[in-house]
Amino acid sequence: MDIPNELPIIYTTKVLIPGYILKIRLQVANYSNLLNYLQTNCDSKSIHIGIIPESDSDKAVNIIGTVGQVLSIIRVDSVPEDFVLVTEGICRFKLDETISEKPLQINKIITIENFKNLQGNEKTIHELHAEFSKVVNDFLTYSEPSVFARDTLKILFNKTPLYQTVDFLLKTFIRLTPADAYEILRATSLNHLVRFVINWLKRETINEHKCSKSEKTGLVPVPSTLLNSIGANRSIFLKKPISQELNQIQLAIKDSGMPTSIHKMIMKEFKRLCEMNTSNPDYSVSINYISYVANLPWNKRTNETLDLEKAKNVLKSNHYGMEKVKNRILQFIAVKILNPDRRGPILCFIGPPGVGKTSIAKAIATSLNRTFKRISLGGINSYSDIKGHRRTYVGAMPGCIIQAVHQAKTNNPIILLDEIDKMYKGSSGDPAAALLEVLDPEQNNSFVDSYINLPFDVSQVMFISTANSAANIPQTLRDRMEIIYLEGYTQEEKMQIAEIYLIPKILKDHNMNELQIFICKNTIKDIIQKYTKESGVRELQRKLEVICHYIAVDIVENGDKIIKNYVITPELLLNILDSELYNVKNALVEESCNRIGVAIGMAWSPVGGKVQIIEATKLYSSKEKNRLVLTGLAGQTLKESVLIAQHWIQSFVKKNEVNIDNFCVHVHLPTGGIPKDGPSAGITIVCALISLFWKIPLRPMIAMTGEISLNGYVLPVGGVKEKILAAYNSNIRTVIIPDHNMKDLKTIPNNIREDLNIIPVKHLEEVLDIVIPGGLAILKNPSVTTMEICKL
Ligand SMILES: Nc1ncnc2c1ncn2[C@@H]1O[C@H](COP(=O)(O)OP(=O)(O)OP(=O)(O)O)[C@@H](O)[C@H]1O
Repeated sequence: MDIPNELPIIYTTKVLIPGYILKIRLQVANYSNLLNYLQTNCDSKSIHIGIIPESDSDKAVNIIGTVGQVLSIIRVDSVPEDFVLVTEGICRFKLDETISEKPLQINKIITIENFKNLQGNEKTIHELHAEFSKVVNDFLTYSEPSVFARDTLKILFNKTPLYQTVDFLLKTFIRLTPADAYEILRATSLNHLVRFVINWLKRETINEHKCSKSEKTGLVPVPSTLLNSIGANRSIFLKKPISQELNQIQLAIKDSGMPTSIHKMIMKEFKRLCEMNTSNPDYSVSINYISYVANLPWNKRTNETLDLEKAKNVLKSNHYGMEKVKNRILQFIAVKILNPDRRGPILCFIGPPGVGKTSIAKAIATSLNRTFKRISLGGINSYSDIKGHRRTYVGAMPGCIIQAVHQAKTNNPIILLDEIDKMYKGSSGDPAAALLEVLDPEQNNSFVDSYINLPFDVSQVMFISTANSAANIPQTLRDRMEIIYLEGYTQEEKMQIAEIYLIPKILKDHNMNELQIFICKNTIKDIIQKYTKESGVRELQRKLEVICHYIAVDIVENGDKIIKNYVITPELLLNILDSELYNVKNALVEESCNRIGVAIGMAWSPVGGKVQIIEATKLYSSKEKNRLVLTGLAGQTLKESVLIAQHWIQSFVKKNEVNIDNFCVHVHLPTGGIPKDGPSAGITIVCALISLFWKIPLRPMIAMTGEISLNGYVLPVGGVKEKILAAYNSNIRTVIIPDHNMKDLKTIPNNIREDLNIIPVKHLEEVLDIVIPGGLAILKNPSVTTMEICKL
């Protein structure tokens, strides 16, 4: 390369040495002349400048610098304006006489031998070579290079001049500080250079520096032609040996069966990991990530059993009733047999607690021979709980979907999204929005969890969700699922479940048998009626377990002496469970009978049906005309129902001339500690208010439910089965329901239906005709006195 013997000179804090690249940042204002020079010469093949360490600027003689070839000039958009010179060190020079000081310092230079040509005393070089090999060996042992790197170094030692080995080590391993770079620049013999490298290696073997070369000196080695000439890749020399841990991960990646495109990305990450220092904080993040991804079941699946008979038996042996769910699963299996590629439905079981939503999902997994994982969504309030956190966050984790698949170890498990109605939107995103992506059959074959950050196919997973109430599931999510409602059980059904399923299961769990303990039918009936108040059977199961715990103590204490047969009678039950919790007769219902302003309603809540009394009183007040007070933790819809009832009565009154003005009306819903809402109390509120204003107690023991319109029409309501069962269990035998709800009676067992007088109604006047003694005619004829009415 032709190097001019006159060069513009600059002084820099960083030291450039031949074979390295250095970026020098300069201010346009101070170096405008240099910039002009570079711009005017930019057409020439190569531009050279002399770069001298700033510490030498005061020196008069023996100033050594480096000829830098300008590779590029970059303008930096900053204030004050800067530019960056990217220069490559070509050779060293000695500064000679000054040609000009201004506008730009130009000096004559004398190039001096390159390091390659440095000579040294033969004898000393020989000794140094021996020492050098030893120190290099120590250093390599310490930094544990790969076998390949060690072998290549051996070749270098044997076949190349000492300078090239030194050069290679300098550029590959040695992290130069500015002082080191200055020392190398001024090296006058090969001995000097080798001595420097030996000292550095000794120092490094004891104490490894943490900072990188470029951070300390700004120097980046120029890719070595030496290495290219022997066809080796320099990065190989930086490789650490693969530890056992990394080896295992590599094997896991190989065995994971991940798609080729993903395999490529993970291998890239793995290579980066292999080159990382174990003390680097990113090391553990990266190792966790790669092993997590490698252990995902990319192509591991269980062989699904599509056998209708087996499925029927499994479902029957685990659960009583639940015909809707069982039939749906059998249909699913039949369709799969005909077309194995068809995607299955996303089922959503909605019903009160303890009716078997979770356990039937488990039984479905057994019948299909799929693994089962349950995700509890109750309380989840952020997007990242479902979709994971980005790996850049401290403590980042995958979302619950990928975690469940990871734990299932198969890519076709049944994942139960339990309590999907209990998620809520928090400040960090809406989890329902994330679930949409998971449940969308169009998207879920490439579901991207933020932590994994790779597409994973969850389309083979069968998702089943459960909820207590459909109202709390976002509409968009509801659209993606096939909803199956599970109703509460009647007393007879609970008896069957207890005898056939719960008791054998509990006895087995306690290592007891049916010969040891016999629980009488009446005892089970008493538990259901007097110790539990639920739509499902969870509490019943718990009470049966308490019986086993009680007997267990006796067996352990006396088992060796006598073998007893325990018969659990209702009397013994009193000893075991203490006094009854609930009265079979609902006292509140009985007390409400024959009272003015009181009506019996039927309510539904996510935990089942119940009888809801509604009370109304009025206070004369000339000031507070038509004021309405509502208590009992009523929700907005219930408040509106009361207003509708009041206004309908006002229009009804106009026709029937009863004074309802000048009163403050107070409507109360007892058990005031429990929040209540919904429109279905409409007809009950009207009946209570009519009873109040006409001063007529309603016919006793009639429960009712139905929404009302402003014109007095009775509209359909939900949860009819639960409501009717609750009324039945409170000894009520006459119930009024909207005519539109008659279709819902199919689900009520025949024996209960036959025992009940279920009256369908279309209009409020029909309701009043039933509940008012004497019928609607009495209301329309105010001349009949209350006393007379009560006699009717
Ligand atoms: N029809 C049934 N036949 C047999 N056992 C039943 C039936 N229904 C419920 N069970 C039993 O009742 C217990 C509670 O059921 P499970 O936990 O599945 O209720 P759940 O509907 O999921 O309740 P939650 O809404 O509180 O999660 C289980 O032990 C289950 O086996």
